[in-house]
Amino acid sequence: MNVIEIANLTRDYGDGRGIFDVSFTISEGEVFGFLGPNGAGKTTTIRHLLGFIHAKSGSCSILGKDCGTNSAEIQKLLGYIPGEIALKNDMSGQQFLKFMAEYRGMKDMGRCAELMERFELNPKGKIKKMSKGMKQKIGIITAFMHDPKVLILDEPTSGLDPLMQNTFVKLIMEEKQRGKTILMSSHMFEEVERTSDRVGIIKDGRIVSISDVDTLRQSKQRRYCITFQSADEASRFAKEEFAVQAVDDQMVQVMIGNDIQRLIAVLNTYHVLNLDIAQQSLEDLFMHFYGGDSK
Ligand SMILES: Nc1ncnc2c1ncn2[C@@H]1O[C@H](COP(=O)(O)OP(=O)(O)OP(=O)(O)O)[C@@H](O)[C@H]1O
Repeated sequence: MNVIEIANLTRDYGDGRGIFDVSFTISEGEVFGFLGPNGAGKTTTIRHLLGFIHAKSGSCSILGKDCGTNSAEIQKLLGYIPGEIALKNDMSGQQFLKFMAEYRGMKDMGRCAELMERFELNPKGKIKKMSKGMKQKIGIITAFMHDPKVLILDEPTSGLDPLMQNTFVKLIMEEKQRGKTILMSSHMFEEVERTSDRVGIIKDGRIVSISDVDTLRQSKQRRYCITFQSADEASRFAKEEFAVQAVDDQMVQVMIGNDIQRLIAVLNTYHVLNLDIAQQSLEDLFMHFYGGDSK
């Protein structure tokens, strides 16, 4: 069953900005990673799902409810972390969490207390005096504390330190085990690779790729990073018929699929100082669409 459905969603802000013909679905229990550089259209897509902006053309729905006409109901039902968390600054963290619990009609604060402990949040001080990371933790706890079936997370780990990022990844993995449906936008490849079942890449407002993360992991493509004795050798090798990704002084990166034998034969005619091999990663896929070097 599809929990989230986006069909031909378009919002044209002019000058090529906005989102155009965005379509994808997320099925029950699936974690969908949403990647794209700054300004690609992730937040605009997500804001449609929350009903903050209405589709000019196309449609989106969550659990069969149209996001435009059922926004209040959907917002109560979901767990949502906005890209820029705006909290009530004059409240303490504790007051804010209580306020959100009352808004949702929550009786049991057990999950909230458990999450505060996990994320090592002391919610006592005023929100306006909290660091970015502390505010982000409040955003995370607010999104998860009512145990929602569907979570929409816009750059959820922004501002968190690496330990807390890891705590967050573990939480997502647990929620996935518990059958939650999650859409998560991120700039962190590793976090998306560890948690997501599928990944959608958006570029200039259009979806350019939707990939299955397991298939990507099993891909036979490997990135070979070869260091030659001299820059001359590196540039000579770069002219051989391989899928060269980058040349940097003595180092050449190539993507190799089934032609390892040919690579070995060719390398035999060069003086190689070092050879590193990495599996094709989400970052490679992303860079393929954005035209840059991943390393
Ligand atoms: N209200 C608005 N009015 C005009 N243009 C807008 C508006 N909101 C977003 N845009 C433009 O739409 C494009 C997509 O923006 P969006 O915030 O969705 O990107 P994003 O992928 O979330 O980026 P980031 O990673 O920086 O958060 C950008 O060019 C942005 O300037």
